[in-house]
Amino acid sequence: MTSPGNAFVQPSPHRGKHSSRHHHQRIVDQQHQYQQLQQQRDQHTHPTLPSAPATSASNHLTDALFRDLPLSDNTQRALAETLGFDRMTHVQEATMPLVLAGSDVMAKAKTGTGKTLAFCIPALEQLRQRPPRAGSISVLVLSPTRELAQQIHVEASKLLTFQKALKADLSYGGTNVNAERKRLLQRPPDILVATPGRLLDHLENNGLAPYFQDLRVLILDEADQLLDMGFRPAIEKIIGFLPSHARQTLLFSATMPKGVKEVAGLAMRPGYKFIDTVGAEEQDTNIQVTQSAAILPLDQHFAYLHTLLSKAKQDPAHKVIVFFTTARLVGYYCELMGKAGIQAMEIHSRKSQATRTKTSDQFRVAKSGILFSSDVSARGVDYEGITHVVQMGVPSNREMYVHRLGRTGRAGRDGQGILVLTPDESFFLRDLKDLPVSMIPTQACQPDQASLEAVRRAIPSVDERAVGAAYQAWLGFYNSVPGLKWSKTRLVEEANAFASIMGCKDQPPALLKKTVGMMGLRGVPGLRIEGSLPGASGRNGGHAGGGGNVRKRTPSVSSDAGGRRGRDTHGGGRVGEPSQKRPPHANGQSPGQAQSYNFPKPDVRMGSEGAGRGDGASGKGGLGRERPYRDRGGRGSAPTGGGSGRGGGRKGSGHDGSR
Ligand SMILES: Nc1ncnc2c1ncn2[C@@H]1O[C@H](COP(=O)(O)OP(=O)(O)OP(=O)(O)O)[C@@H](O)[C@H]1O
Repeated sequence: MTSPGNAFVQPSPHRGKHSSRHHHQRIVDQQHQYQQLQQQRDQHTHPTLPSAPATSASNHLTDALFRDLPLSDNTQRALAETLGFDRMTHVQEATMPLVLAGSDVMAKAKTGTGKTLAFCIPALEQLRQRPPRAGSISVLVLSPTRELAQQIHVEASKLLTFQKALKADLSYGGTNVNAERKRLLQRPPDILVATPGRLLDHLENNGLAPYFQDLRVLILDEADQLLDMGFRPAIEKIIGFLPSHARQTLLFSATMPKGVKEVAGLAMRPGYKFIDTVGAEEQDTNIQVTQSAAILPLDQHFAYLHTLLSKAKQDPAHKVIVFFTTARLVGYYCELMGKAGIQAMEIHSRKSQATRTKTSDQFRVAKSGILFSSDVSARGVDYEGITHVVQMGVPSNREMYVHRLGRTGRAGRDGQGILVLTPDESFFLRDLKDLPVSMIPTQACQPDQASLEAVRRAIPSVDERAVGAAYQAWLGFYNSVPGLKWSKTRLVEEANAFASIMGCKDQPPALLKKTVGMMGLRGVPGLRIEGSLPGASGRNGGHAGGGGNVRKRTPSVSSDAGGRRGRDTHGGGRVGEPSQKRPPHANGQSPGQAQSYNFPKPDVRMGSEGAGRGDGASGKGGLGRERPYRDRGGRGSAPTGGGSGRGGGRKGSGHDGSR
C-alpha cells in the first residue's frame, strides 16, 4: 500500500523516532513476507487471464437416478420435464434419502452442487405424505439474502409445476411490507421462502405466527451465516415462534466452520445427521476452478482491474462477477470503470430492491457481461455461465472467499478466480493455505499502459459524492480488519492515500464529527472533520456536469457508516453529497500516475513495477478468525428487511440488506 507520509496527514506529536522505528520494522516484516510470496510465485506458473472456461466433463453427477427415489409422480415429472434432470448430484444422493426418512440433516457440499434441490425436493415430498392443513405454512426456507431467497422460490416453484394445489411464496425486505402481509394472510402459502428480518417482523407484528403452528420442515440455507452472530438473534426469535414437536430441520451450506455445530442444537433435534460431501481430505473449493492471487499496491488496483476486464471482454462469452469490500466501493468502481470504457452492472444494498431484482434478472439471462457486486451476490446465487470471479480487496473471511469463488465453476463447469490484494492484505492468503491458490508473478500483474491511461483520464470525472462515500466506506471497512493490525493513525494515512488515488489532491473528503466518533477515530490525525456538510440535507444539486453550483472543492460525506464496523452496507443510509464534480487537478497532472497521487515514497511505485514490494505492510496476524469481522450491521432493528436505518454501531444485525 502507500506510504505513511502522504500529503493529507497532519503532523502528529506521536510521529517521530518511534514512528520511524515502527516504519522500519514494517518494512522488515514486509520484506520477509515478500520473500515468502516470491518463493511461492516461483513455484507456480500462473494462469494467464482469460480464456472463457469451457464446460468440463464433470463428475458432479452421480449414477444415482431421481426416478429410483420414492418421489411423487408430480415431482418426478417436474424433475424430468421442467428441470430436465435425471441423475443426482453427490449431495442430493447423500442427503435426500435421509431427509425423506424424516431425519434432521446438516449438510456440507461444495458451491454449485445442487443443494437447493437436495433440500427442496424432500421437503415438498413431506407434504405428500401428510397433506398440509389448510391455511398453514408447512415448509419454511430461510435465506440470508434477498437474491438467494428469490432464487430458491423459483426453484421450488419449478418443482411445483404439476402440483397446482401447493403454493410457494416469498417474503423479504425492501418490498412493501403491508402488501406482503396482506397477501400472506389472505392465502398463506404451503412453502414460504424468507429472509430473517422481514419474517420476524411478520411474526412479531403482523399476525403471521399462528400460520406456522403446523410447520413441518424448517430449512436454513447458508446455515453457517444464518447461525453466525449477525443473524443468530433473529433466528433464535424465529425458532421461538415455531413448533418444536415433529419439526424437521435441515441446515445446508458449502462452509461449516467449527462453531456451527456448536449452535446447531438451537434448531436441530438431538441425533441429527451430519453429511459432509467434501470430506476432511479435500479442499472446500471446486477443483475445476483455477484460483490465483495478485498482490499489488493499491494505486495499481484500478488500472489492473481495467486490464483484467479488458482481457476478459475479448471473449464474447465472458461473464464476470467482481466483488468489492463494500457497497460504496462497488458504486465507485462501477462509475470509474464505466468512464474508463468498461461498462458493468452494479448490485449492492444501496440500490433499491426493485433495481437489485432487475439487475439480477438481467445478469442472469445475459449471454455475456460484467457484474460489480458487494456480498449480496456472494452466497448461493446461481448465475449460469460465470467465467471469472474477481475479488478486489480482502474478503471478510475464508468462508466468504469460498462462497464468492463459488459463483463460477457451478454444476461441474470450469471457471477462474482471481483475488486482488494489496501487500498489507496479503496476510489473508494464510487463511487460504490449504486451497490451490497460485500467486500471479509480479511481472504478470502489471496493468496495461492503455488501462493506466484510461483510468488516469477517468478518475477526475467520477462524481464527487461517489468519491466521498467510497472514502468513508473504505475507512469503515478497513477499520474493522483485525488482520491488518493497523493503528488508527495508520488507518487514516492509508484511507487518505486511497483518497489521493481517487484524485483528491489537496485534502481528503470531509467527515461529520459524529461519523468520526462512531468509527472510534476521534482525535486521529489526518481526518478532515466538519460540523455539518454542505449538501447533507439534499441530494438534488447538480449531478455530474449539471449545475456548476460549486460549494466545495473536495468531497464530503455525512454520517451513516460509523457504527457499522466498516461495512458500508444495507439499503438506506444517506450520503451527504456536495453536488459538483471535482475540479480538474490543479497542476494538470493525472492521478493515474504515481507522481500525481501525492505518494511521497518512490518505493510505492516500485511495488507495482518492480519486485512487488510495497511499503509498510504489517503482514502479521489475521489468522484464526472464526466469524466475519464485518458481518455486523449497524442497524438497530431486526436483521434483514428493508434497511432504512443508519449505522448505530449495534452488533448482531447481519441482514440480507446488509451488503
Ligand atoms: N441433479 C442435477 N443435475 C443437473 N443440474 C443440477 C442438478 N441439481 C442441481 N443442478 C443445477 O446446478 C446448479 C447449482 O445448484 P444450486 O444452486 O442448488 O447449488 P448450491 O449447492 O446450492 O450452491 P451454493 O453453495 O453456491 O448455494 C443449478 O443451476 C441447478 O439447477
